Amino acid sequence: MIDVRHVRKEFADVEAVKDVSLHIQRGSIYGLLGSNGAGKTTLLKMMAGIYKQDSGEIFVGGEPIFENTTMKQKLIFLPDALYFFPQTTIWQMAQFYKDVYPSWNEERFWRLQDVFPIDVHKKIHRMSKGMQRQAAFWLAFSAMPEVLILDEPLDGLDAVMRQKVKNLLVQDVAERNMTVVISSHNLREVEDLCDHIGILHKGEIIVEKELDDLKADVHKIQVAFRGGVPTAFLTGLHVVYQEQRGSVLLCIVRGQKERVESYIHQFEPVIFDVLPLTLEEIFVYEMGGIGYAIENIVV
Ligand SMILES: Nc1ncnc2c1ncn2[C@@H]1O[C@H](COP(=O)(O)OP(=O)(O)OP(=O)(O)O)[C@@H](O)[C@H]1O
Repeated sequence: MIDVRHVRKEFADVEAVKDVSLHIQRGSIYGLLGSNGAGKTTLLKMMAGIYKQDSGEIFVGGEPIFENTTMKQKLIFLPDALYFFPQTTIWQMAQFYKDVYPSWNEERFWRLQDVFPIDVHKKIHRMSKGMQRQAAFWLAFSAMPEVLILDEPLDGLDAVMRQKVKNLLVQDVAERNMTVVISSHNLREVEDLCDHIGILHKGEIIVEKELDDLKADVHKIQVAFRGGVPTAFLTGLHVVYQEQRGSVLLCIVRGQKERVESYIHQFEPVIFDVLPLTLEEIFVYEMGGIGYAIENIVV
């Protein structure tokens, strides 16, 4: 759905995005992670057709996005600093959205009143930061976009509202194959939502992974043997981290789960458990060499 090919963007004194390429499939939720100043907002604004790249190409739905009015009617970008017309209410903004987005769904707009408990006739600029963000989501979900690009979308929302918004996102992806791109500093915040993760560091994508592949391939194991760890034990495993805790050996290993398990059983351990890994652990252990970048997004 979104194809970014060798894209660069430079501002006066900084190369914000350097030769970035990525592909985001229709119906997926893509998490764009990175520390402050990594280039996330710049990249998202190019994907949304707001900034023009200096070089490279960006296609959304197979078409170049910049100045493409037809495609932009199917795409919504929610920036980190929200903008509404001065003095407007949610209802007035809804009239504007209705004109701009052909897929606007009036019935859904009124139904979503149950999710967002805000008076539609209240002036948006008088609302709290979190309520303004709710208003932005309310309008975006009612416009039924094919592509939703979100820059730090959950900032300012309370825990209950975060969950409601996440549920609506997942529902739209499942039911109408909406494509979502979410930028965040925080891996934990988006780990239950995204199916793909890209990590941007100093303008470059340093890691891009499908989460199911990642989770299927890394395991945390706990083993103990009568008489200590056999000498040959570790040689047949791809160990990325190990720690001895008394008589128990804790290891993070890579490889197919069944193969790892059958290998370990040969050594007849007295204790053997495969423990769940958080996404944070997977990134930190898997990407050891680039840990400096990962640390900032798993805080
Ligand atoms: N309009 C602009 N003019 C000049 N420099 C800019 C502009 N926008 C971004 N930059 C610079 O480009 C780099 C990337 O900024 P960007 O806002 O894309 O990062 P980010 O990953 O979104 O950061 P954050 O997480 O802090 O929001 C930074 O060095 C920033 O100072």
